[in-house]
Amino acid sequence: MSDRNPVIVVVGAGVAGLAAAKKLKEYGFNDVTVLEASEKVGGRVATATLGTACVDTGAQYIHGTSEENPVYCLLKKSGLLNQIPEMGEETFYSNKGHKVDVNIARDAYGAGESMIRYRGSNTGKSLGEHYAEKTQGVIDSVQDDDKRTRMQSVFALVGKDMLIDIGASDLHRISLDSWQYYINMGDSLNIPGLMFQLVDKLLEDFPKDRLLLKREVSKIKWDGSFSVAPARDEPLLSAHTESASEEKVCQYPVCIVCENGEEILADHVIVTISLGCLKAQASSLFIPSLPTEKMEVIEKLCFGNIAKIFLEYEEAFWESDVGTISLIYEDDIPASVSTNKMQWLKNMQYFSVLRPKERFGNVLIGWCPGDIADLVETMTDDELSTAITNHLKMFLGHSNIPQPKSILCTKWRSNKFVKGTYSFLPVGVDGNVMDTLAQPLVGSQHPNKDLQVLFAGEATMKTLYGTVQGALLSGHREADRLAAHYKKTVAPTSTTSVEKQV
Ligand SMILES: Cc1cc2nc3c(=O)[nH]c(=O)nc-3n(C[C@H](O)[C@H](O)[C@H](O)COP(=O)(O)OP(=O)(O)OC[C@H]3O[C@@H](n4cnc5c(N)ncnc54)[C@H](O)[C@@H]3O)c2cc1C
Repeated sequence: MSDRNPVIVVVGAGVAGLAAAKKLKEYGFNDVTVLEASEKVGGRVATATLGTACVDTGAQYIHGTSEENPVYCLLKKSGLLNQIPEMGEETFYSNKGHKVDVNIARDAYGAGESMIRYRGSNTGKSLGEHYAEKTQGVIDSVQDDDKRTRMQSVFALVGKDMLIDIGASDLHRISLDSWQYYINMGDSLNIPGLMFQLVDKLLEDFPKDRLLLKREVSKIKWDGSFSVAPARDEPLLSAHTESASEEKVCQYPVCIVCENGEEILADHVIVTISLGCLKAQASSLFIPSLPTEKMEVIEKLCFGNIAKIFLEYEEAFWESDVGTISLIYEDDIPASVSTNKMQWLKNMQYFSVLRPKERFGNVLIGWCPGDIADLVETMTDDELSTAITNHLKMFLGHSNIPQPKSILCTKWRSNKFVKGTYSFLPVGVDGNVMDTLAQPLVGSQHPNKDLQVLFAGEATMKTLYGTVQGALLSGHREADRLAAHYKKTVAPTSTTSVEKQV
């Protein structure tokens, strides 16, 4: 270990990258630079303007309203959660064009949820297989034909909603083991329009000149010996200075090359790019290549997609107390919950109302999972608008539902710097592989061998993948790892009890 200040570069200014950078500063590391490919910070915590409102195109639920959840704590502490609007009432409609009794639907929905939210371990089995068996047991015990049909169709709806939670296209492709290591941090809280405040909080006190936007990293050369003149106040360094005198030359084991040609030398780089980007780029991004076992994990893990389609109306056609509109197909069965691109609208079964109206206007969000999300990303606003309007007319049973005045469909799969929404475990893959993804790389050449390349991001957290808090805690984990390496003893302010477990 050299005695100069370590130079640390963080790749990606999503929640993981910003949390790592903030915590490194708290530990007293003063040479930390964040490189972000896009022109905005936040990554998958993102907003867009719809009408006069600012809506969340990425995360909008806090998954866990307990003190264990650092995202909840941070937002609560800053007073942002004091005025969360009521969720509103659930409503259910059938494809026969009538409203379904909410108590009956809710009871069946609750029963379905308790069967699908399995938290044991069984790597060989799929969630679909498990859910089909469990629901069949319940359905078989029901004598009344109508009741049986109703239960089946609601159980199928639960399965489809689960596909949105996971971002997948087929329950039979998802590992039943998915939540074996998961930390349950409590109920979810919908915080429309507020999640981006987390990004602002993470950026507080971080020097603006150390956050470089539009810096797409194209190569990470590690296990090398790259040199540059040491005296500098500038955040970033340029290329090699072979002519510099011997005693002034510092050697760095890592060289990060940006698409614009800039080269940045570092002792450590924390890579936080999404699993989707790793899948597309890992084989060319790292020189030397990543170890085979890490490449295998990147290949094995799945990176799903969801689409959020924001529909803004002149007037609401739903009652003012409505929070969600769920659409039930009476012929649906839970045994084969999967999507079918040819019938993509069949997977537009869940709409939520953006509340409160005073803040967002009359806006519905239509949600769809997996390959249907991939498909709708390619459709025009007019195509979506017409198809969804006809769909809603059929279920709600009234022909005067208007076309939305504006529409906004998220495009996470086509986003070059994300390539999907979140990770999930396919059948046969154990969550422990995420630990392999999180393993730092150790070099062999340079005296600073250890921790040359570190990895953070939601996909590296078997206990919380797919969540904002997972991303945040993965960033903290890597900052802690470097702090331990340099024997930094100052206790950071942001440690929570869960961090000690991850
Ligand atoms: C539609 C949607 C809804 C979601 N809903 C929820 C929710 O309600 N609750 C919840 O807890 N979680 C939710 N999530 C998941 C949550 O948003 C993510 O788990 C989390 O934000 C991931 O953060 P990250 O830092 O790991 O990755 P990212 O946010 O992907 O950050 C990685 C950053 O790296 C940058 N980057 C990529 N390539 C390069 C490169 N070559 N060079 C430099 N920079 C690069 C990217 O631009 C990005 O800013 C949702 C996600 C999506 C997309």
